[in-house]
Amino acid sequence: MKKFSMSIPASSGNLGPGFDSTGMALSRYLTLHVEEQEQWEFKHESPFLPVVTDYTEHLIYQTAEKIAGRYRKQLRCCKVTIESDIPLARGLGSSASAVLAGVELANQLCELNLSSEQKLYYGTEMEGHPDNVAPALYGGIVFSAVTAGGEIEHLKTGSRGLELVIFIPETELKTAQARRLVPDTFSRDLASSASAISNVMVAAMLSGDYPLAGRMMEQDMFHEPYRAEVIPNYKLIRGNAKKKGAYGTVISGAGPSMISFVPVGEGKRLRGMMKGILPDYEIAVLTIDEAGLQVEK
Ligand SMILES: Nc1ncnc2c1ncn2[C@@H]1O[C@H](COP(=O)(O)OP(=O)(O)OP(=O)(O)O)[C@@H](O)[C@H]1O
Ligand SMILES: N[C@@H](CCO)C(=O)O
Repeated sequence: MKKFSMSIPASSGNLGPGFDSTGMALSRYLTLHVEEQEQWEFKHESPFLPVVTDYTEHLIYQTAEKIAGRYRKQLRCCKVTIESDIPLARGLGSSASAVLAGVELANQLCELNLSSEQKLYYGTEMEGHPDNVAPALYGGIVFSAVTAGGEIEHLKTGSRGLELVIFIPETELKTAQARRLVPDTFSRDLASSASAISNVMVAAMLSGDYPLAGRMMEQDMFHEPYRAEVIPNYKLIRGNAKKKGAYGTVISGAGPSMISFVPVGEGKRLRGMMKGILPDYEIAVLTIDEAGLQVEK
């Protein structure tokens, strides 16, 4: 009888101009305890989980079923007990964590022996882009690109001295809805300026020049200008965080949360100063998760 647990971190996609490509793993987790039994059962033990009445409609089950089907295998029935402190549809990669949980569930139950690259590929296929799946899988900050041939190239880097402050509003914003606000095409001039900003942001992140990285994050031209109007308190949060010493503040993933990058040890101070301005927000001080997806047998 199989019995195992797994944990998958939250993640913040884009980091401004790294649209659909760059993301970091965060110190909040989706945790599954899995035990074989005679029928399927999903037990949710936290308020941060969706109401799902039929297990066949559960994103984790649907993903696992799809992966098993690729290998012409049948999933064994299980009881899956789930805990999570990742809020849904807030731009913290809840769906990417759930999709990876489904991939890993199939991997364990069907003994597929999937490589990390295969997990990244399947997770990206389900999510549509790798910016959340890659850091949730590998931990750290991950830059990834889907090539014209459909392969995924990626590079993981560590955090070295960064702390994150996340401003989480009460309202949800579904990624699918936020993606409809971004134009389908960009002119050559706009695309070259936007990717120049992204290049400098990435170079600055890799060399640990966080003041420059923060300035470039706030100059994004790929998605932030089109989404800003639906993000509550966008200018207020960015402006105040800057005045209070943040390197940079951007929309986390597709929003509506925003994320500030601050030096290690400065997060609590920024949270304290912003709490009075944003009384209805949850303001969380998080670190970068370096481990990614973990399985324990
Ligand atoms: N643990 C989970 N179990 C089942 N379904 C989940 C789970 N987590 C997320 N989902 C599904 O994913 C939806 C949220 O996905 P969505 O892509 O809109 O936002 P997000 O992943 O939280 O944010 P972003 O992609 O901007 O980082 C939820 O409404 C729910 O349907
Ligand atoms: N890169 C994605 C992140 C959310 O899944 C977006 O901005 O739509």
